[in-house]
Amino acid sequence: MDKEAQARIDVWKYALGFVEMEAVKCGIELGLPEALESHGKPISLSELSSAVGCPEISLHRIMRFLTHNGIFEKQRPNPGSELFYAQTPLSRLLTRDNLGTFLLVQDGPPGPRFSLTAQDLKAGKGSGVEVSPEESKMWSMEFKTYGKMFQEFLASHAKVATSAVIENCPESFQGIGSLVDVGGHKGTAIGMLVKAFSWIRGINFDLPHVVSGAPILDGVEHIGGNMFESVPKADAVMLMTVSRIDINKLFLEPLICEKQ
Ligand SMILES: C[S@@+](CC[C@H](N)C(=O)[O-])C[C@H]1O[C@@H](n2cnc3c(N)ncnc32)[C@H](O)[C@@H]1O
Repeated sequence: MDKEAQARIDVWKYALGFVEMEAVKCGIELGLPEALESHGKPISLSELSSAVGCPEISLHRIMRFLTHNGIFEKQRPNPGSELFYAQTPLSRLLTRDNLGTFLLVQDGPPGPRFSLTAQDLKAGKGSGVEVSPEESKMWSMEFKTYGKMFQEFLASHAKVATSAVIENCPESFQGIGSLVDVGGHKGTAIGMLVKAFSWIRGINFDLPHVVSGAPILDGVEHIGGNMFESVPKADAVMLMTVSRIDINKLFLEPLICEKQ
């Protein structure tokens, strides 16, 4: 791989390397390694949910991430049968009486933080449906300094990522008459796509207060709404780097290809 390509991979690691650590710490806080250990054999999602007191919908999401990253292992006794989770040498190191607490203390003393915790998961958050107060604050830009920096990040990320898509996958846009970018922010990505593939009618869909401040873009209609309720109809839908902020650090779903 050439150095440029490697650099593009590495930069994601430096930006998002904390995600894996946050997820692992959350798993330790929940007591997942202990639950699997005391069960003594691979455990189903419902059994694990009762063991750690966390709703299945939230637990499934963190287990998907942790198995994808090799912390736990997925097992199916027969093809098509129920999924079970099993310990790995790594998860055995993560019980609190082994190295689990060593990882937890690296965070320093507790204080207000912008991350998902075991407490959040136990309260059923992380389902991808509810909007937390932290998220509302974040998107409504009450966090002024952070908000400004985040806006800059979104604009630059959209440019970099969309340029790569235009350059490397132009064939994907053949035959698409209309395209909606769900969570498209101010429309940077869809604006660039419509400019590159002029036969496409673009829709930028985002929260109402976000699109209300979006610039006018040729060939792009801005529509405000909530993606959990409905999204505008189009020939194709795209989502780029969209996840709820409180699960952003943990799940980053667009980046994860689940191992089957
Ligand atoms: C991380 S940004 C990604 C922006 C852009 N897609 C990109 O990749 O640069 C996530 C976007 O999703 C939007 N968003 C969050 N919750 C949403 C919801 N429920 N419905 C529609 N858009 C939402 C946010 O306002 C924000 O613009």
